[in-house]
Amino acid sequence: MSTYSKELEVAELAVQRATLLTKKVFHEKAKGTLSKDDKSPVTIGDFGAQALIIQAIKKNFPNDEVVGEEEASDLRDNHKLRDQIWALVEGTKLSDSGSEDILGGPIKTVDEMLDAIDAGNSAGGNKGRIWALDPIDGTKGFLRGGQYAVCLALMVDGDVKVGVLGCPNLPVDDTAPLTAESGVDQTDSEGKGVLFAAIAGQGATSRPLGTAGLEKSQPIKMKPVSDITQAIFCESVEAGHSSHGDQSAIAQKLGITKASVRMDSQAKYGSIARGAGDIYLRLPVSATYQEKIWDHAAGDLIVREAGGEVTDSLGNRLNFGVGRTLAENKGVVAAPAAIHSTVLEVVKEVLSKK
Ligand SMILES: Nc1ncnc2c1ncn2[C@@H]1O[C@H](COP(=O)(O)O)[C@@H](O)[C@H]1OP(=O)(O)O
Ligand SMILES: [Mg+2]
Ligand SMILES: [Mg+2]
Ligand SMILES: [Mg+2]
Repeated sequence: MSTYSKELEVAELAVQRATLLTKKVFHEKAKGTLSKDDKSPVTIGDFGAQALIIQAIKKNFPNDEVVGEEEASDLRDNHKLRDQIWALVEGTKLSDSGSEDILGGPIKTVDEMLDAIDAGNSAGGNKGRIWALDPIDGTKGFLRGGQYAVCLALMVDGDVKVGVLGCPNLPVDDTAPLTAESGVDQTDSEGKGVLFAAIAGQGATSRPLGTAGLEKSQPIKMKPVSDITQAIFCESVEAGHSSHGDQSAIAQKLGITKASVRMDSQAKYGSIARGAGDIYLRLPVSATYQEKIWDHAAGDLIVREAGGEVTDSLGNRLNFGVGRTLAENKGVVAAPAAIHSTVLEVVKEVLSKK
């Protein structure tokens, strides 16, 4: 077996299983939404997906740590919500029993489920094996009927070695270009659902999300951009998550005339990695917000392995080894390696004028 192939297999299957759970919630009217201390939403889908994925990691790699976005304290005294999540977790299995066996068996009790959620409490850092998990990235998109992603990455001594993104509402077809509609009013209908993956040094791939381990992965590559003015650039839907104004000024200076494609979640990283889009810009709106490692770890590796470069707005690589946040970085600039320096120059120019 090549390096990290076992980790990739477990990560892909765990993400695929978790998306079965999130898809059920996506189609429910009532998603069991709570507002967290920072006012951001969390649903029964986020909690359930975190439980299923951490269970699979701990069964296969008991000594590994996990930096997971969610924690179970709100559920320990809200039994109604806890039981709704348990019903989902208990009822979610991959249809292929061999794949289910690889994940190491079901969660047996409610307490085991709560403990699995809370096992995502690692402080992170640059020593040893630590997984970064976002059980639903783009929860606002998930609630709005946009894009969302189930995101998992393994870091070893602070370096991302394995990354997986499950995107239920993106097209399976790698060649389908992004359009203005790609990020809005989306669902997981026929032809949708893609799993992106990468191992450091071994390239990036995609495969249909619905088929567990049964379908072979295809290599993906970023699209060569010969004329930057024709590039498709992506950004967040939420104006509070990145500066639409700065991003539009940068696009304008690059001569890009097409409107940005706005979509939630790390679906943006997956989309540019397979050449459906070209550039992802995420410039800070707030001087104090620190990006979370689970919002970028998998996407950073997948884009770099597909021939891209990912830096912050100063040109530094994202540093995943300093804790639960990207405390040393500001903003994200992701583009094909051949044009990244051109994009970065304009980013610096626009930001320096502020
Ligand atoms: N002020 C902020 N700046 C940048 N990102 C943010 C901010 N607040 C929340 N986020 C995070 O951005 C991610 C979504 O990004 P996008 O807009 O590209 O879909 C979410 O994980 C969200 O965190 P949270 O999960 O706490 O809502
Ligand atoms: Mg997120
Ligand atoms: Mg999340
Ligand atoms: Mg969240």
